[in-house]
Amino acid sequence: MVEFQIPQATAKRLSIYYRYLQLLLDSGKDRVSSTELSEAVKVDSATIRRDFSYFGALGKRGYGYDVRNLLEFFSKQLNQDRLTNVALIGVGNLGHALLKFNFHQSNHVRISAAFDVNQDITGTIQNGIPVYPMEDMKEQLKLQQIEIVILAVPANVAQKVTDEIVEVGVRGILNFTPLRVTVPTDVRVQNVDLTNEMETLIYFLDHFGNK
Ligand SMILES: NC(=O)c1ccc[n+]([C@@H]2O[C@H](COP(=O)([O-])OP(=O)(O)OC[C@H]3O[C@@H](n4cnc5c(N)ncnc54)[C@H](O)[C@@H]3O)[C@@H](O)[C@H]2O)c1
Repeated sequence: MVEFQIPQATAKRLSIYYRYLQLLLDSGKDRVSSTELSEAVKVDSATIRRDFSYFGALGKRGYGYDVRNLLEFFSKQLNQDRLTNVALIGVGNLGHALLKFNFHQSNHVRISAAFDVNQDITGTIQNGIPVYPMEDMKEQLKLQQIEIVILAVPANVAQKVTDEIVEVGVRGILNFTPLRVTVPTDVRVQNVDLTNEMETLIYFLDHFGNK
């Protein structure tokens, strides 16, 4: 495993590379050039080469990259050799969509428990996933050894819920709420903000056409 820290943008691209390489392997291809990879994943080849260089020289000039080797390597980087159970907190509009989605493109991540305060939904099973009341949250997270939580609660309770999950040892939060939650330094928060993404898209279209 690589012990140094790679840039966040590179880390984000790893799973894009991984998914495409998996497709190549499934279709029987055993080698790929950075140009081919670049066209398929829409990342320029210089960036791909730079990304790969963080992990040492993985390709050979004139040969390209060995798909199986790359996959094996990225699989380790992405911890694809084990299943990561995550929990969802907040089973409202967004939460339901996330339960339905449940990372179906990945065999290595799945939502195994969901939590809510709404008694209409607690005690039910949604898309195969049990929805527990918040009173059971700490016990279930510990029992299921869940270290990653998806936060889809209203913004006004996001910090309170965050404090509670951090207390039971959650180390990663995928935060869909608009609140930038405060966490201890050893907890990582990844914010997902569709409004921001859309505004960025509009900004680029307005200012640069499409470039
Ligand atoms: N990041 C994005 O792109 C994006 C997109 C849509 C919504 N959101 C945000 O996601 C969050 C959820 O949105 P929604 O439309 O699903 O809202 P919603 O009101 O439909 O769902 C919220 C759910 O959280 C539950 N809840 C309330 N207080 C709770 C608590 N203390 N503990 C546990 N559960 C609790 C509610 O019972 C409800 O089921 C909001 O913060 C919203 O702003 C983000």
